[in-house]
Amino acid sequence: MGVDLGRDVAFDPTLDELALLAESAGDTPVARIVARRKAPDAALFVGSGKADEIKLMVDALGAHTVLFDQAISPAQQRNLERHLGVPVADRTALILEIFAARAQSFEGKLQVELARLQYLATRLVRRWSHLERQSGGIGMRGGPGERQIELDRRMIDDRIKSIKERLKKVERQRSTQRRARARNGVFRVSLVGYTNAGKSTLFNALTKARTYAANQLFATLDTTTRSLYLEEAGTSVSLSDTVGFIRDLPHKLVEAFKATLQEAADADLLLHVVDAASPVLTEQMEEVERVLAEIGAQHIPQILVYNKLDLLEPTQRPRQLQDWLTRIGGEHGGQRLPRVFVSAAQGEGLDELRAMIASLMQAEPVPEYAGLALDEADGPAASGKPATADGDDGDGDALNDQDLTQARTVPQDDPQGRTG
Ligand SMILES: Nc1nc2c(ncn2[C@@H]2O[C@H](COP(=O)(O)OP(=O)(O)OP(=O)(O)O)[C@@H](O)[C@H]2O)c(=O)[nH]1
Ligand SMILES: [Mg+2]
Repeated sequence: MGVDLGRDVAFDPTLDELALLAESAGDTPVARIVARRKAPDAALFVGSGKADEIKLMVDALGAHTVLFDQAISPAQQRNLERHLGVPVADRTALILEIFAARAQSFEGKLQVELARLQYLATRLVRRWSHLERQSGGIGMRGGPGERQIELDRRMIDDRIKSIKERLKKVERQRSTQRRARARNGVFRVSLVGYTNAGKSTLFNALTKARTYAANQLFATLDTTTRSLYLEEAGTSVSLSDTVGFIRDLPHKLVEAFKATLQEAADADLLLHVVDAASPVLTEQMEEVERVLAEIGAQHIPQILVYNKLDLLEPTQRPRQLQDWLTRIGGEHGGQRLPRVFVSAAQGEGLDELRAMIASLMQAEPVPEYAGLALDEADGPAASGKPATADGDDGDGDALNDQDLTQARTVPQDDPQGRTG
């Protein structure tokens, strides 16, 4: 269920994402309803006619929940549940539910509980002010409702405090470990990116580990760190896989996951994994940048890793590439980001990525590099203009020659059609 308030142009992708969230929570979406309104209705969020329509649909399809893409207030939720006769939840509640089901480590569980309590606490506050308004603000004082809420709030506050303290301890341990790695001179690389971009798949492909990767949102909640040997550099780096980002991630949730996200904030290099096949990749990349800024990681050097290349039609690749390279651009504090095109699932482009990490460890300033997709980009249908990061003529004049040799050690990267 989504309510189109008339300002969201990419509306279908957002409902797609809601459906994927529902599936990740173990539900099967049976219908989508879009309502068009200028503003949400105060009582029901949608109009009463629309609410009746939803009710009919719920009964006909035997739906057991109605999910809203936008945030609904506690009062709207109650009214809707009464009206529809089934539980009603919004996107944030759904994300919290997934997080709760997925958290495995002690730390992850603590973080999820903190996020849920904080969500609950804000709703209690709102419910309280709602009651207060109803009663003119004074009549309820000392009444049973208020006392109960006061009690609940105090319990929640105490619990929040105790979890925060325990999390602080975990954070201290983590930072000790991180400092130890830094002392040992280990170069720390972190995977970041939108949820479902393929971070864990890439992590597995690079380290040959078996981290849980699945077509689910937030398959990964805990941070895994492995050592990755880079032949090109003759040394190992530490590689961390971590929780994915999502649009409108509730601020409190980001805050709750600080300990986990700190792994990214302390990295020497970020691999920003992008689902190249996503119709909304620009929005997803912007969201990732926003979260990175929120955790203070926006200035860490980045490689843009365009993943799922195998899902793109070969004939689409050149145009899409040109598009990305010129438009999306990966402006990073005014600097262009190095980028590489891979298929983590099929193991394409990984050698280039490794070489790039190696050269970034050693070289300053960072080389620019436009990866393997250019093979296909040079097909007969293409303009014959391979896209480098600058959209220039493709002979890589943005790179200095040393970086070039280092970055291009791999045979399949020497495409038959590279017109330089
Ligand atoms: N076709 C294709 N699918 C891929 C590729 N890489 C990952 N996938 C699929 O994309 C889905 C998500 O992959 P994950 O590795 O779990 O993604 P993630 O970024 O770790 O996701 P979260 O942990 O949920 O944030 C899985 O179904 C993968 O099989 C790729 O290169 N090509
Ligand atoms: Mg993952």
